[in-house]
Amino acid sequence: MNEVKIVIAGPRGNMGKEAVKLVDRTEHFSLTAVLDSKSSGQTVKDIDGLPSMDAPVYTDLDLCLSEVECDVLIDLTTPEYGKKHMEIAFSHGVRPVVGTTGFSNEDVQELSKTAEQKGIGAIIAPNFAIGAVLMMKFAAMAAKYFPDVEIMEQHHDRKLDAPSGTAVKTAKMISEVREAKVQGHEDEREDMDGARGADYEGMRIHSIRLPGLVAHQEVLFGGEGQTLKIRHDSMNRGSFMPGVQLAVETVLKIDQLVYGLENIME
Ligand SMILES: NC(=O)C1=CN([C@@H]2O[C@H](COP(=O)(O)OP(=O)(O)OC[C@H]3O[C@@H](n4cnc5c(N)ncnc54)[C@H](OP(=O)(O)O)[C@@H]3O)[C@@H](O)[C@H]2O)C=CC1
Ligand SMILES: O=C(O)C1=N[C@H](C(=O)O)C[C@H](O)C1
Repeated sequence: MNEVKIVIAGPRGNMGKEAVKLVDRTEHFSLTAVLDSKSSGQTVKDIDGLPSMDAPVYTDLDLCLSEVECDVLIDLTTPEYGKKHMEIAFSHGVRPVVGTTGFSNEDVQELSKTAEQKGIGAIIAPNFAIGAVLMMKFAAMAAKYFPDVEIMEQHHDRKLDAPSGTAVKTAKMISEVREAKVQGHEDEREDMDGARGADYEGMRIHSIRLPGLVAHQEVLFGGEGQTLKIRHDSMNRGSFMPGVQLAVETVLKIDQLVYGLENIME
């Protein structure tokens, strides 16, 4: 495979750090710059916890993509910046691979339209862990037979968005096959706000945040006299990196936006 020139946005973050290490150890990947929210003018090796690499640090993506060669932008920041970064990448003909979560449906549709108009490949993956993608697919399979379902996601207590991108994507995949249904019963009430979780087309999503957790999700189904639980656990951020690598390699071969790793897994 030809060398893939990569810029990473969010290199100081939990995921950004792992992504820099992935690029460092992958022979056909090359890091041409990183985009940080501070400290432009330095190089990657000046950032604590990152490998000794000479790629420059920028704080302005537009400037960065004007000055360095880049095939793929990996964005692991916040939904607010992730969307702006994708738009800037498109304007430079650069293909975004985005793990950032918290985008609305409208955001994804808008970005999809831009990618299509420009004929540029892009991937937004709410979860890069192969096991998590299988969990979502298995949940969608089960929902055909068990329309009563609740999603319980658990994350570290520094997470910005709730529900998680994975939980929203799981609910979306389930809703595509599940017979529409409002669960529970008509007299059900919440004596405390939020007790029944968020409502996605009648399915409930519960978000737990605790120190010590990384990223975990359980999809619970209930039927007459039986329950079914489908669970995935990410114990560390290394779990996401094979999916990031797959997305970087795939985004070079497509000319539209793909939302979800399940759409590019063989
Ligand atoms: N798809 C997947 O598989 C996964 C997705 N995620 C998602 O990825 C995102 C990042 O997660 P995580 O690494 O845990 O979060 P962190 O908070 O650890 O990292 C986010 C980083 O983004 C930086 N940042 C924010 N704004 C900008 C900007 N404008 N330009 C450059 N950098 C910026 C922050 O820097 P500063 O603090 O200086 O502002 C911070 O270092 C989240 O949306 C999360 O939900 C997480 C894990 C897996
Ligand atoms: O913030 C995280 O940590 C994670 N975010 C993604 C999400 O919102 O689903 C993916 C994974 O769950 C870890």
